Amino acid sequence: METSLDATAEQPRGLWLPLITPFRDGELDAASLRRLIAHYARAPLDGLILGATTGEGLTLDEAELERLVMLTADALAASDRKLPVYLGLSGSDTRKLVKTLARTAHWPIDGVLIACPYYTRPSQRGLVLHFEAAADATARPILIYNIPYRTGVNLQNEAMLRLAERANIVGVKDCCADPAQTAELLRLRPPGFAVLTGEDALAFDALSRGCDGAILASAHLETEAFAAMMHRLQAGDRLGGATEWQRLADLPKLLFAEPSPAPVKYALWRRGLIDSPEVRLPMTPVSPTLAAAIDARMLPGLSAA
Ligand SMILES: O=C(O)C1=N[C@H](C(=O)O)C[C@H](O)C1
Repeated sequence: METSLDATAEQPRGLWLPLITPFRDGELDAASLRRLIAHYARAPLDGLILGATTGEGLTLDEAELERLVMLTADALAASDRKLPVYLGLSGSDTRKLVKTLARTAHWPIDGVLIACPYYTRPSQRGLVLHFEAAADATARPILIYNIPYRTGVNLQNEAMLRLAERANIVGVKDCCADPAQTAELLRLRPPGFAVLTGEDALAFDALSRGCDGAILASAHLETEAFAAMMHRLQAGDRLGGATEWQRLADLPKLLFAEPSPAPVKYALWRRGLIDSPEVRLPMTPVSPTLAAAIDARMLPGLSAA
């Protein structure tokens, strides 16, 4: 088992971007990916996640995932920005996940984001054994992704805290949708176990309550403002954070009005950052109504013309 090539990301914190995967005519679009990386390498981000929900990871085969990782590593090297990169590697078959972790051990990534196994609704014990098997199969940092409304199962705090004892399980992307569960986890977690919110619409509340950071598809747009909001809250300036949030709060509503990442991709395409808003089935492009609403939010002059 190989260790990470750049171990700067032991405990992920701050604002992380779950990068979209650009497609053109059904293929991974390398030119758009390079443009995106060059753009976000200049942004106030603390890390990138490839192939997560927003990155349509479930639609990428292993060759595409590898190409995505390699192109990103090259583009980051060209930009001279050291930004930790995690890769979404989820699945509902523990054995397959373990094999994938072994096969990808030499890829230039700093950690992996692993969602709870979906659809099969295992017990808490099954979930613990699944993540323990993953932790045994890699030396890389693992960020657990707890999102019951997508996977059908909630990793409860008792199980989470047990997993937090493992040296390379470094935190959770928390989308449990239960403020009491998150508050209890923040209170009971061991030092060094990071809690990052992945709920765009609730980012202000989660960061106000003490989350260590956020992983937000919405931060593809207005990245500076999302970072400013987080930095103000982390500095104890709640009013300043609230002022930033007031300018941002409508964005997650717009970008999640239809299944993500079609709205984000549409917005990035309109901004000229990617060459096509293409998504892969079963995702579908945004409706004309939502497209017009996004234009009105992003390009007010243009849409009024
Ligand atoms: O890409 C992700 O992973 C994200 N997941 C959340 C989701 O699944 O809805 C939202 C977050 O903005 C990014």
